[in-house]
Amino acid sequence: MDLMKILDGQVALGNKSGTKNLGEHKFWKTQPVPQLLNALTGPTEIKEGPIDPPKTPADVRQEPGQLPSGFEWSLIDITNEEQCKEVYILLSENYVEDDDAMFRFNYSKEFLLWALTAPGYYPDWHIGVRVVKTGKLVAFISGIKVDIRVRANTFDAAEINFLCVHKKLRSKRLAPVLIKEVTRRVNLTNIWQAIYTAGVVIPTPIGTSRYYHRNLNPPKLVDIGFAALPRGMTIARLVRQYAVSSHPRIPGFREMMQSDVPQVGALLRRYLSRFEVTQTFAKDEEIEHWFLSGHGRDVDGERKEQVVWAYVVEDPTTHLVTDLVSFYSLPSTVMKHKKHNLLNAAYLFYYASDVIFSPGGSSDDAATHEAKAKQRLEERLNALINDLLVIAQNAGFDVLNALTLGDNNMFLNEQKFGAGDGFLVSITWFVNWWLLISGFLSSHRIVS
Ligand SMILES: CCCCCCCCCCCCCC(=O)SCCNC(=O)CCNC(=O)[C@H](O)C(C)(C)COP(=O)(O)OP(=O)(O)OC[C@H]1O[C@@H](n2cnc3c(N)ncnc32)[C@H](O)[C@@H]1OP(=O)(O)O
Repeated sequence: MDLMKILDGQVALGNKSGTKNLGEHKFWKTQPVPQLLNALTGPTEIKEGPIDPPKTPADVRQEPGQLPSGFEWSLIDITNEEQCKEVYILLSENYVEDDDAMFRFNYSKEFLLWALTAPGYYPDWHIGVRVVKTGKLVAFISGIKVDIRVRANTFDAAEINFLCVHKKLRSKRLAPVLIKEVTRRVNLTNIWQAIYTAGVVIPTPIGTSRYYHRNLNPPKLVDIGFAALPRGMTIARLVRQYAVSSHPRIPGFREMMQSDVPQVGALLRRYLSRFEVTQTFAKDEEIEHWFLSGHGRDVDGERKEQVVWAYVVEDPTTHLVTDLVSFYSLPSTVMKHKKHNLLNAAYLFYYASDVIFSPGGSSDDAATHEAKAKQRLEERLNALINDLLVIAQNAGFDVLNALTLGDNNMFLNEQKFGAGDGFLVSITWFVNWWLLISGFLSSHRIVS
C-alpha cells in the first residue's frame, strides 16, 4: 500500500486533484470526522473511540434539510426501470472523470441495481435532487448498510457512494447538503458510522490505494491513450507481451453456482478474518447477492449486462470449493475519440483461497510454517489471477484493474499489472477507528 505523505499541512497523492491545503475544508472541518493530522502544527495522533457523544434517532431532525430554492428532494426507487435510467444518465454524463477528461465512469443500470440493493439496504438512502420546474434529476447520493469488522469490533455502517452533482451546478455547496441529508437518514436508523472512498483527499483518510491495470487489449489501450507505447516498442511486441492463454489452467476452475454459496461464504469469511478491516459478509444471502446476482440475461427482448463474474475451484477429488476469484464490469466512456467510445474495464473483486490454511509439516516452527503458507498463497493467487485474466479476455474486457490492497501485492507484478495514475482514498466518518476498505471508485491510466 502506498502511504500518503503528509507534509506541512499538504497531502500529496501524486495526482493533480489530490493536493489541497488541508486548512481550507469549510464543510469538513465542521463535521465529526477525525481532523487531519499535521506533524508540525496539529494533533499527531488520533485516539480510537467515539468522536461525538452517543445519540439516538430521537435526537435526529425529522425533516429533510433545506435545498436552494428551485430544487426539491426526490426519493429514487432504483428498482424502477425509469428512475434507475435517470440515475444512469446523470452519472454517465456527470460522474467521475480522470484529470485530463479522457475517461468517465459509465456504470450500467444493472450495476446500479446490484450495488444499491444489497441485502438490508434502505430504499430511502437513495436520494435524488430535482429541478422543481422540470423534474430533471440533477444530483444524487446513496448509501447501503454494511457490517464492518475492525479488528475485534463488528458494527453496522453505511457505505456511501455515487455522490454526483450535475456539472452545471458545481461549486455551489450542494454536495454538503446532500451529505448532511444522507447522514440524517442514516442516523434515523440508529447507524452512526460510514465508510466511503474518494479520488480526492478530505479529512481524514485511513488509507490510500493505488490503481494497477493489466492490459488485455494493447492496440486499443494505446489508441485511446489509456496506455503509452514505450519507446522502442511495437504494438506487435506489446501484444505478445500481454498475451494470455486461451483456457484456464487450474484443474476444477469453473463458474460459481448457486449451490456453492454456503462453501464460498465460509471460505471468504475465513480468508477475510486474516485482515484487520473487512466487510463481514455474515449472511449467505449477501454472498449470493454480491457474487451471483446481476448475471446477464435477456428480459423481454432487452439484453441485461452481466455485472459480476465469480469463479471457484472445485477440488476434482473432494469436490470441495477451495478457491474463489471474481471481478465486476465497470466500463468507462472514452471521451472525444473517433473510433472507440467505451473502455471495457473489469475490476478485481473478492478472492479467497484455503491454501493459506493448509497444515504445514509437523516439524516446522511457527515462522517456517507462516513463510511456507505465504509462499503457497502467492503461487495460488498467481494461478487464480492468471485464469481470471483468461476469463476476462475471452469475455472481451480491455483491461483488468486492481488496487494495492489485500494480498494483491503478491501477484500484481508477476501478472503484468502496470501502475496507474489513479489513487483511491478510504475514509471513515464519525468513526472510532482508522479503517481501510476497498471501494468502487477510480481514476485511471497506466503510467508505468
Ligand atoms: C453516519 C452516516 C454518515 C453518512 C455520510 C458519510 C460521508 C459521505 C461523504 C461522501 C462520500 C462520497 C463517496 C463518493 O461517491 S466519491 C465520488 C464523488 N463524485 C464525483 O467525483 C463525481 C464528479 N463530481 C461531482 O459530482 C462533484 O464535484 C461533487 C458532488 C463530488 C462535489 O460537488 P461540487 O464539486 O459541486 O462541490 P460543492 O461546492 O457542492 O461542495 C464542496 C465541498 O464538498 C467536498 N467534496 C468534494 N468532493 C467530495 C467527495 N468526493 N466526497 C466528499 N466530499 C467531497 C469538498 O471537499 C468541499 O468541502 P470542504 O473541502 O469545503 O469542506
